[in-house]
Amino acid sequence: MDDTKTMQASDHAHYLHPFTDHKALGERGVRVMVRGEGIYLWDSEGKKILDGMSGLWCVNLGYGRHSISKAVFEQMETLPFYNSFFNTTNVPAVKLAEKLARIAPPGFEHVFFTGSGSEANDTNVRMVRRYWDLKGQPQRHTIISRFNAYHGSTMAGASLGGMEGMHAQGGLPIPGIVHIRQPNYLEAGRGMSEDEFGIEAASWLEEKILDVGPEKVAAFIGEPIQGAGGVVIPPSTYWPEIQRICDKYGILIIADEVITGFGRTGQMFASELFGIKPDLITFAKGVTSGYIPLGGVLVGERVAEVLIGQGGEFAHGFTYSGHPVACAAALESIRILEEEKIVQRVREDTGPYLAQRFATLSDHPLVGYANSCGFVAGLNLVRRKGPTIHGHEYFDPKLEVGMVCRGYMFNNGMIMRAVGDRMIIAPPLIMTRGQIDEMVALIRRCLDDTYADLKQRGWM
Ligand SMILES: Cc1ncc(COP(=O)(O)O)c(CNc2cccc(C(=O)O)c2)c1O
Repeated sequence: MDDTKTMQASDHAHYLHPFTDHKALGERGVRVMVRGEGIYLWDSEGKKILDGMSGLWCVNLGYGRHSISKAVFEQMETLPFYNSFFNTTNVPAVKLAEKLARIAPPGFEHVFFTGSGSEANDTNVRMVRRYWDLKGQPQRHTIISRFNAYHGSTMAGASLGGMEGMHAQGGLPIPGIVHIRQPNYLEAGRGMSEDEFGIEAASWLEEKILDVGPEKVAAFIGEPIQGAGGVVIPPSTYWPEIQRICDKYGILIIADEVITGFGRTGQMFASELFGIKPDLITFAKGVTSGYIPLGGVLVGERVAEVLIGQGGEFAHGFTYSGHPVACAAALESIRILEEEKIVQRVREDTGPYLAQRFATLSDHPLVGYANSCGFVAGLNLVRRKGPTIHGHEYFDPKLEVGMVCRGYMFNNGMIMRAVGDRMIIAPPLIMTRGQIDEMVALIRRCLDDTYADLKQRGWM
């Protein structure tokens, strides 16, 4: 393998990275990841790094799962590709569709496969509009989402998302997609209990429905927990109230479980945890533990029976829909999840343990708020702590303190994601209690280094 400098130069010369300022990356020099084993990564300099983000929320089973590689290799050798158009299917696709129907929440017997989460959400837009056409209500066209949501980077996925920086590039959102405020208690719950805020935040949906006109609304889409938006865990009262409002107006619910699906919250799907009865469930990432790109939509019976019963041809799909090798990887990933009882372990043992250990970081002078759900957690860096979580003093966002902290993470051999000044983790679900202790100690050390640095700069 070329040395790091050679790789960095070649990378800069040829490779445009996603969500990256290419020039700035060239000045910094890219980090070359070369190997993974369990919860650890190694870069081209031989540095060992604890992967607190499971790659990108997806390597739920950790690295080095040779049985997945073996399943992929064997499928590659047998049938590396065939399409699912023109009345054809393939064995792994059939087997995976059957498996997903079995492990999905009740009422989901059908799946539509895609190559990514973005494509799955594009599928949702076309599917819900097709559903309402077939129901004789074609004017039900509008989909309601949330600001600061993330639903992908295709035209529809980025439009469903609520990231204003993405909308500013490319004239988004596309017509028929509108947004309401997110259920972020820290940001908007001052003066209310969490339960009261959950009801208040859900009421913003009913306001928007009445503003648009109930007869024009097709669906509401939401992540049970907003991930890329900074791990926004809604109050427990939020989703049941969302469900009540959608039921009241007959609006379809899309639960985007690209991050929360396949065990991350201690349930196979977080919809079960939050009391959501969705009509469609988006999945990707953890379905193959990130080893091979695969996404899709679990289609609930309310939509399936119309799409199948009345629909004729649903004119939508992708070359790699039902890709045999990706489906083989998913089948083995789900088999491991079940055989090692990983979801149950997250629910009953390591998830509660992570919550308890992560919460101890709240005593750090830099940490104003730390919360978690299963194996996803976040903490807010504050300049000065107030008497309550709504009384903290924050840093000027222009200082990018989160990125300062993230820099110390890498130096100390740990990966956390910085969303503004909120530091988040979504580690592999296979972590042991001992590894959770190791990770929390590493995070504490990074907070100490960041604190000393900010003091030295005079920012605290
Ligand atoms: C909830 C959700 N829905 C859809 C997507 C899109 O999936 P694809 O990327 O496979 O098209 C995602 C993806 N989530 C995602 C993707 C890229 C970066 C980050 C980040 O946290 O920086 C998060 C996601 O988190």
